[in-house]
Amino acid sequence: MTAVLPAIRDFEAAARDRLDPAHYDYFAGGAGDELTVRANEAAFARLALLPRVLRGAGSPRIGVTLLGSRAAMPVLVAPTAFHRLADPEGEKATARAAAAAETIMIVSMAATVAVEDVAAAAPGATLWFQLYVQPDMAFTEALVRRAEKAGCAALVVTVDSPARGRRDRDVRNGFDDLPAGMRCENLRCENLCDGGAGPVRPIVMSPVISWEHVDMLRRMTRLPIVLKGVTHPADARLALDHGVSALYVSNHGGRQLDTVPATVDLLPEIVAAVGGAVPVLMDGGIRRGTDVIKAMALGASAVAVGRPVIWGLAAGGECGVARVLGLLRDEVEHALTLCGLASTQDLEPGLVRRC
Ligand SMILES: Cc1cc2nc3c(=O)[nH]c(=O)nc-3n(C[C@H](O)[C@H](O)[C@H](O)COP(=O)(O)O)c2cc1C
Ligand SMILES: CC(C)CC(=O)C(=O)O
Repeated sequence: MTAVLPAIRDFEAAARDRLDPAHYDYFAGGAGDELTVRANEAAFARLALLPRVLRGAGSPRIGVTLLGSRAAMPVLVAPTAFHRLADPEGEKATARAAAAAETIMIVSMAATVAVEDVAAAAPGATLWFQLYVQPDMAFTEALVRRAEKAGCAALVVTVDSPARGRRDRDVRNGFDDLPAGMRCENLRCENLCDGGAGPVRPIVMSPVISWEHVDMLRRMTRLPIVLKGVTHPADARLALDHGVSALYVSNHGGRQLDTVPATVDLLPEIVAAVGGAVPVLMDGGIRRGTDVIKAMALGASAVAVGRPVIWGLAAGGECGVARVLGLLRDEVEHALTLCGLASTQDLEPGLVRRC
């Protein structure tokens, strides 16, 4: 990958050229008519930034500390499945790039490299583990213990998936399984040592999962629990009652329930409901440093990116992910400077106007 790719959308074009079309569609697509996929990005375009001048702010500071994990930039790697479809090194390449960028990678439960191998491939990486609570709680506990043992510093529990999203592109392409030789390695029974039948457990997305399961997890582990996929302010308040350590506003990049509003539009109400009690993270549609600034001005403690990382990985492996993360870091610093601010801590809602 030698071409100069000045924007995330250039990485997407490069990734599209390289990927099997069905795999590109899996990564890019979403549920139903993909209204929410498009809404996430469109909502950022409707927000304008109103900078201040002559503030003598100096060099911008953009590092954050989240639940005890330090990141040099407020952009995390969102959990995404199946990285080996994009590059043979898969999640190992992503983790090395995240470590080099000194940011946090949230490893998907549906990773194509086992979490222990991701950790071993990227010493010094700060990893969090994403979990879909499985109705079989003994199995869920086996996953939590593995994540703890691998050194993951937080548990990101995805709660927007009581059923799998209906994704027309995947149906049209007949994409319903990984190619031969690739598996969800965290679900391999020999890795789990749980004596489960068959070589790989399926990921169950179950409508029986409830707040009771969050309570069970809370008792099961000392890791901080981040609840991912909260969009309703009433759920944000309930989450606080159930002792979560952080909220993560997400509509799963538009891949679960279509027609859910854009996440950046939901953010202010959730931030108000939380009232500063815990950090609020968000993802969905972030493609520019200015998007990061807008989300943080509206109260996000940090943001995460899903597809941009996949585009980097498909376009250029570890180096491609490093360039995507570097591009976002540079854009955040640049936008902050142009806003007349010294630190992301100084971001506030008055900087953002709806247009
Ligand atoms: C290809 C793909 C796979 C994903 N896999 C997971 C997953 O395994 N677990 C999860 O909680 N979210 C998953 N997500 C959702 C992301 O964590 C994130 O919410 C979303 O990608 C953010 O939107 P963005 O892609 O516009 O940045 C996935 C998203 C994509 C695009
Ligand atoms: C394999 C799936 C569980 C990953 C996912 O959450 C997604 O594709 O959005």
